[in-house]
Amino acid sequence: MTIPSFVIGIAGGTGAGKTTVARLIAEGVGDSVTRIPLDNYYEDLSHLEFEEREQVNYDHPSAFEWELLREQVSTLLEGQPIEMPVYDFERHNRTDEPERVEPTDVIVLEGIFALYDEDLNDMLDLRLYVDTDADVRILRRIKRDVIERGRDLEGVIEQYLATVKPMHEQFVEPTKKHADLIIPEGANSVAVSLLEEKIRAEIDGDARRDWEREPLESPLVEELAADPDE
Ligand SMILES: Nc1ncnc2c1ncn2[C@@H]1O[C@H](COP(=O)(O)OP(=O)(O)O)[C@@H](O)[C@H]1O
Ligand SMILES: Nc1ccn([C@@H]2O[C@H](COP(=O)(O)O)[C@@H](O)[C@H]2O)c(=O)n1
Repeated sequence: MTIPSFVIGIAGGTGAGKTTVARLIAEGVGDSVTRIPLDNYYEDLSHLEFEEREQVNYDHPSAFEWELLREQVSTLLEGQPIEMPVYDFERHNRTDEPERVEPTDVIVLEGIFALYDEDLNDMLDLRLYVDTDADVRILRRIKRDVIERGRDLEGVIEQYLATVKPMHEQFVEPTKKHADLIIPEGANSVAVSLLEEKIRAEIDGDARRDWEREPLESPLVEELAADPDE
């Protein structure tokens, strides 16, 4: 059983490069890193028709199932596996098949609202905000949504102006104040390699701390542990 020792949150606007940063870190560090995309925790909308699901405001905090996310992150932190929902952007809904996720040393929670919820913020050891200009983000998003998420140009622009931009300004951008570090433009190689270094140090440090926790038997330790008044 692995009890995660380091939990990172990566927030930022749509198209900022959060997923790319998280993916690069996971690839660089290896199997010790588990990625939890917040998108997987969009509410289950199976009760709605496709046309109704298309109209939902996916950039408001209420679009997410926070209770399930909190519960599953806590479960991982206790060293237990979870059945993580998997999101399908083309259907605007979860798939029928959740994915089993085993806890690892490092958990990376990534999404527009990764720094939004107070309880989750308390569970994070390192809070990152990827800060990329809005024009760059929308250009990246158009390309990605058309190629990977089954959208057309008109739809992406309409959604951006109606909900994505105003919700970003109202709810996402203000979470920057919770960040420990701000990463400009996303996947810049200096930031990614510094993060990899930090994560490796945390993993190694934890291994060392485990070793150091072994009971030490020396007169000095016993002396230090003794009640000073005795
Ligand atoms: N530093 C970068 N330079 C150029 N393109 C990038 C960069 N980071 C991400 N992208 C591209 O922009 C799109 C959005 O990036 P992604 O990581 O999915 O952003 P987010 O998760 O913040 O929405 C993707 O197609 C990705 O390949
Ligand atoms: N059915 C959905 C659900 C979400 N979105 C958009 O995804 C964005 C968040 O994901 P990023 O990878 O871009 O951070 C968010 O801005 C939603 O508008 C969607 O288009 N359709």
